[in-house]
Amino acid sequence: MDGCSHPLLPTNRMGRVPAKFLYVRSFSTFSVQGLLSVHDTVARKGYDPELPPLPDDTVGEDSVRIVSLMKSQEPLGATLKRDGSSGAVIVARVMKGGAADATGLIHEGDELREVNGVPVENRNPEEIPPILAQSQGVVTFTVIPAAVSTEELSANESELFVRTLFDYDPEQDPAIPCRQAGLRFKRGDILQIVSHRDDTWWQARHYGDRNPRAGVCKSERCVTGISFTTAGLRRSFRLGRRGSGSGSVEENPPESRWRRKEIGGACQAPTYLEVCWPEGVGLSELKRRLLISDPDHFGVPVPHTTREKRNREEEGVEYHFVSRQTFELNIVNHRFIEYGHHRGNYYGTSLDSVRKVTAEGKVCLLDVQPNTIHRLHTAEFKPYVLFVKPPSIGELRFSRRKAKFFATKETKPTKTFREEDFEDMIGSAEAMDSQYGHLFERVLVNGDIVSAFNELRAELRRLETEQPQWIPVEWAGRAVQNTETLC
Ligand SMILES: Nc1ncnc2c1ncn2[C@@H]1O[C@H](COP(=O)(O)OP(=O)(O)OP(=O)(O)O)[C@@H](O)[C@H]1O
Repeated sequence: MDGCSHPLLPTNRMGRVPAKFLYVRSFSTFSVQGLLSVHDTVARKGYDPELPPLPDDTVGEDSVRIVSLMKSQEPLGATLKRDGSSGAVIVARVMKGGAADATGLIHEGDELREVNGVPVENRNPEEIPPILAQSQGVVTFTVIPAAVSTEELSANESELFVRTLFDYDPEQDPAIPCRQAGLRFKRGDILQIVSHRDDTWWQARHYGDRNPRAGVCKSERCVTGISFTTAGLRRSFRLGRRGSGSGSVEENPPESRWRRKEIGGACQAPTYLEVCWPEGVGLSELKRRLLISDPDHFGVPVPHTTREKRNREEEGVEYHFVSRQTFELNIVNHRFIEYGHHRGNYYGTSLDSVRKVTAEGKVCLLDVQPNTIHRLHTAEFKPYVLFVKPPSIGELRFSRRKAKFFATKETKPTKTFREEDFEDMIGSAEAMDSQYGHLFERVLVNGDIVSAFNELRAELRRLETEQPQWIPVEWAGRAVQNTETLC
């Protein structure tokens, strides 16, 4: 097989041939005459101009299909490849919703014999677009239908929606079978997957896009499956943060926050990564502002600790104060989202503390490390994961010139930002984004605090009111089916 497939019609850059199908027609040398005349009658209805009569000297094959199409601005929407052993030119992919698909007569696996009477067997597929480019008006394809029709294969394909976790530009992807047929998207876009029979390359279109023709994009290994739902508000909300793993929490000594080894989870391809987190990027500030702006609507979970209660502290306000034995029992029973040690004491955030906030009807604001996100990534919590990122260094210098932050975890902000703090913040944010970016549904740049807060508030409002809401398929209790049937 030729490693690459090609579009039947070239792109604009190559001088795209317009081809729209005013009507289509097919016949088979062995097919029933009655059926053909019915098809022709149906196909001719409402279309203009009339196509010329079918050629008499059709290829002498057992089963040949002739498809006549009228050119227009729309590309054909199919790709071709060459069968390395037989030299045949094969239809590699028919783009769903495209013109070829609309005919219902051109299918994946069909062998292309002639274009406008010009034999194409043993030709390089790249030679076909110029033939089409020279055609005027009607284009006639002579094809040998595939032994197994793709209609049969596609019959049980279920509809699937995904939210993309990365930017994708087919022009930059050396692996894509056909760049011109690629679908460009940005992280966070909602795509409707219209064909996922191919394990590696799906066909998709942007949700809500008026153009019905699908494009080729990478398969589910690279995106997260989501389904369409009108379910209510997603009550949990999370701010991504620099962190500590399960086993080290917010009061960690600084050095352990800055250089940790993380082990990737199920959808985290990288393992044993060196990661450090943006410190002082403004998570606490944004959370504080959200809580003040609407205390009845937002809440934070109360953490557990084994340290002694201080004079002015109250049980269940700053912390739940528990014995070491109780804490360790909770660890064993997987009750913590994350927990850790600091100065001889345990600290941790429990799943129940999040449940308590949501049970009060509030949106729970959480600040966790990426490798614990999966603990909450369930139908029960429906988290929305947002990554707060620093702006450019120039903007940091300007916006943080009067700010102070915690040099250590003491009670008061103790230090003004230095140049190296900004550099660390930007470097660690970049590392975090590149290694965990696939987990973030939204990136918020915290430059000017008022603008960042307003953007955050608006995003949360949108999230609570938007219809439809998009959630992972698993949360809807619906498994993604792989419907490909190999015969
Ligand atoms: N956009 C901003 N403009 C100016 N100052 C800011 C901005 N965002 C945060 N700050 C200030 O920067 C300091 C650090 O912010 P904050 O404590 O919220 O960071 P953090 O991400 O929670 O970091 P840490 O967890 O290390 O405390 C605070 O004094 C805060 O008021």
